[in-house]
Amino acid sequence: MSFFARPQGTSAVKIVRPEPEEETLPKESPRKENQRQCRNILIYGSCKFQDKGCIYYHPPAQDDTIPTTDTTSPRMSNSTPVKLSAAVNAPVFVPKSAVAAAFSPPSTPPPPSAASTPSVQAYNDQDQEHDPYNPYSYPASHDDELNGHAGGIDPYEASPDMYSSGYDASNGMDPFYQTPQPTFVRQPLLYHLYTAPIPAPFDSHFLPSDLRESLTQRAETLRTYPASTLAGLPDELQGYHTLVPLENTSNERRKFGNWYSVVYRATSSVDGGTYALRRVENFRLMHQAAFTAIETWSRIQHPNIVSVREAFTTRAFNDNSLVVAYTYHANSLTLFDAHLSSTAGHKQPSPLPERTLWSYLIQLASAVKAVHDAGLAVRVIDCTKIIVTSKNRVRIGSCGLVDVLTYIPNLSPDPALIQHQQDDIICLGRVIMALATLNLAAPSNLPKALDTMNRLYSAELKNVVLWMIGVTKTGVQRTIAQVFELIGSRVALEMDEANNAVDKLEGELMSELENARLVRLLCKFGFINERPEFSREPRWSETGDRYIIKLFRDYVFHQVDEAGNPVVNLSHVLTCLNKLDVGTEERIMLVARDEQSCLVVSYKEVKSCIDAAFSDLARTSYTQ
Ligand SMILES: Nc1ncnc2c1ncn2[C@@H]1O[C@H](COP(=O)(O)OP(=O)(O)OP(=O)(O)O)[C@@H](O)[C@H]1O
Repeated sequence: MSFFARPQGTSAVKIVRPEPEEETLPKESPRKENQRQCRNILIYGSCKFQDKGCIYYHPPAQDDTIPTTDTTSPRMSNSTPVKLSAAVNAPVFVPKSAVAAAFSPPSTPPPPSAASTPSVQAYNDQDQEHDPYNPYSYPASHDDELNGHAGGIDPYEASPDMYSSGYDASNGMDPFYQTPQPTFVRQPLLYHLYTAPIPAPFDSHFLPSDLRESLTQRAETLRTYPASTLAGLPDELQGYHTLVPLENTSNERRKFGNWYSVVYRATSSVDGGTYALRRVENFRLMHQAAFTAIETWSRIQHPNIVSVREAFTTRAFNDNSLVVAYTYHANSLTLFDAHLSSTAGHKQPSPLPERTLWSYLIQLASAVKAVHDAGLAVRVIDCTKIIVTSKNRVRIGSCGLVDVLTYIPNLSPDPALIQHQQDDIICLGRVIMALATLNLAAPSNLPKALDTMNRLYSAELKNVVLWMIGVTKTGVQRTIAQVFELIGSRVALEMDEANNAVDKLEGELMSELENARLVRLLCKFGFINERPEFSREPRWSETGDRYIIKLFRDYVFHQVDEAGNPVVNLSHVLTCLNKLDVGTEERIMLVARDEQSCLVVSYKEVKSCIDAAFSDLARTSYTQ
């Protein structure tokens, strides 16, 4: 008969089966010759059928002391004898090493050896001899019986492969860390199939599929490396390694000014981060002072500018190369590739919504303003140098490079700065016109471009673009501040959109926060449940206050339906864990596995029980 001790100070209502008329303590009987010890005593600490017909030997309580050795106890240093309590209800814990040492393939049964401890040995012997009543085991399936596992599922049972293939016990080192990793060809992942469909009411607990897919793809890009260093690329470059070109250099190449340039993705050995390196081929730096502008650029941190990290020259490519390192934005596309190229995505480019054009214009104008305010000019506003890093988010890349390439010594401040800043505004107008007409060369055929813009977009957008490219008033100096005066009303709308986007992402973050709460709870469960040292602790026995945790775990994860089939219901798990985390007053009925007794308890009580058990564990771990 099982009892549940009420946790101290709890309001749990104990419901128990009526007591038999007279329940006496089992009497010990003398051991007959060759009589085997009852397995229930070893596993559960007691046998229900002692003195009720069980034919096996039941030792007196003081004989329950079993020696433990370093090979069976997870506490390797404390090899003190452990007393079996009266209500042990967890299987004998067999550490990996002991099982690995004692294990031999099934065809050659293991000879008794010093490696197998008395407790393990006794357990194995009895396993083969008889199948005693086990109130805590799951009913074995027919297959299990055929396979000789009539005693139910043993969570500690070691499969031969599990230990022989994954872990080399001979030297205690995992082979994963010893040998070079083999090269795997990765199959493209179907991100939308990454997890099983989520039950509809619980969608809100997870990231929306498109966002999750895009973030996962980015993470995958960041973690995918070529099997070996690509031909012609250096192994190491001023603290960067694992270079991967981001563009195809075998096709027809466009020049960056008078030079050819290539962009690589590389990993920094200094901070482990990933960076985009733009290399200008065959460039000999004549004046170290040319790097002064890079210092100024590296101080500009703006949401619409790809941050500049550093610049250096190198001969690692067997030429004189100039390299500028930028923040890497995984899976980004240039504006040209995203909207104007017909080959990307194998479809004809389609006109952009006006809202997107305004958004691009405002973001880029804001970047230009930040640069002009810092006393610099961008000088690279071009559809092939602006990258789209996430939905409708644009950043100007390759900043600072032109300043180094066109450096003229002893010319500070640059007398051409004002002109360069004027050019920035013109270039920005041209980029918007190219995007509106889906034609990079549109500004050179103005009447046709204006005609297209008239048809597709508002006069307001067209007039702003015309003003920027300087058609309205020639010879008049324009500033980026004036651009903002023109587009002020649109800036307010853009700000609203940006705030809405922040709210939406914050909402997503909240749902992830919920998930994090649940993960923390599950981690606590993992730490607490099935600890071998608890199996002999009275507090964890059927009469101990912490038995609640075991029963609650069964209630959440191990429910079965009327036919005995497992109930796998994510909604039930999420609901229970959320209520547990909050510690609601709602009461639930926890039923013992033998269905002979049950306990009505609130989530609040389960929570305090779990917290107390976890604090005990944590305290012991800190003090060690
Ligand atoms: N900071 C960055 N982070 C991630 N990817 C980048 C970054 N800068 C550039 N790229 C990517 O590198 C690739 C090459 O960039 P690049 O500016 O050379 O464009 P391009 O279209 O090849 O222009 P060009 O033909 O003039 O060289 C593009 O796919 C671009 O998205």
